[in-house]
Amino acid sequence: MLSPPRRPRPLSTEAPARAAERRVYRSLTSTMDEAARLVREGERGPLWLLALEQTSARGRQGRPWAMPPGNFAATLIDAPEGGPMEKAQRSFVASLALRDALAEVAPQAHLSLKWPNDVLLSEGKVAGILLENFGPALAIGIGVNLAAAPGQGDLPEGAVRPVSLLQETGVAVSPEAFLDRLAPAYARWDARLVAEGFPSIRDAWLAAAARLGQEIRARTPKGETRGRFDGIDARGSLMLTTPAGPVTLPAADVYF
Ligand SMILES: O=C(O)CCCC[C@@H]1SC[C@@H]2NC(=O)N[C@@H]21
Repeated sequence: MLSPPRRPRPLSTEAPARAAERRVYRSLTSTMDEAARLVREGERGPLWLLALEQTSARGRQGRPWAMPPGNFAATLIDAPEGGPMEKAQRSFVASLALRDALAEVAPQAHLSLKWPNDVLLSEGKVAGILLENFGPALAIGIGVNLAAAPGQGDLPEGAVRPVSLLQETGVAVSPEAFLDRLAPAYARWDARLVAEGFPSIRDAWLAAAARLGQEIRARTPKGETRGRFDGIDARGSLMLTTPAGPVTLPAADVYF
C-alpha cells in the first residue's frame, strides 16, 4: 500500500520584526510546489518559504532553474488586494526589493533591472523571479545566484550570462542573511505600491532599467521584434518603438 506523501518539515519557523513570517527548509522539490501545497491548505501569507536545496526548481516559461549549493531560493506567498494586474505588478516590486537587498550586501555592485523581472549584476543575470497565481494567493518565487552561477550551457545568442554575487563582488552571504534584507525590502516596496500606486513603482524600476532607450530584441512564440526600448506601460508591458511603429508586449523574452 502506498504511504501518504510526506510533508516537507521546515527547519525553523519564525516571525522577525518588520517582516512576514518565514519557514526555512533543508530541501524541497521547489519552493513553488510547497507554496502551492500550503495555499491549497488555506495559507494566504504573507509567508516566506526559504529552501537551502531544491531538487526540481523551475524558471520562467517552464524552463528548469539550476540551483548550485549556497544559492538563494525562496517563495513569498501573499494575497494582495486587486486583480491580475495588481498581482503582476508585484514582479516589479520584487525586482526593486532584490536590487535593494543586493545593494545592501554589496554596495559596490553594479546592479540593473532587465524586463520583465531579472536582476543584473555587472550585466550578467544574478537573480530571476517567477510569479505564479494559485487562485486566492500569489506565489513570488525568487532565485539568486549568491554563491555560484549555473553553467552557461546552451545560452541563446544575446542572452545575458549567469553570474554570481560571490564571483562578481567577493561578497559571501548566506541565504538566511539575504532573506533578512530581502523580506523588509519587499515589504517597503509593496507598501509604496499600495500607498502611491504603480506609477511610483514604474518610475523607480525605469530609473534602474538596463538598456532603456537602446535597441533590444523581444522574442515571443510568434517571433522576434526588434526596437528601441521606450519603457513600460501602466500594466508593466514592454514598450518598443520599431521601424513599423510602436509595439507593446505583455510577455516576451528580451535579448540584448
Ligand atoms: O526564470 C527565471 O528567471 C525565474 C527563476 C525563478 C527561480 C526561483 S528559485 C525559488 C523559486 N522556486 C522555483 O522552483 N523557482 C523559483
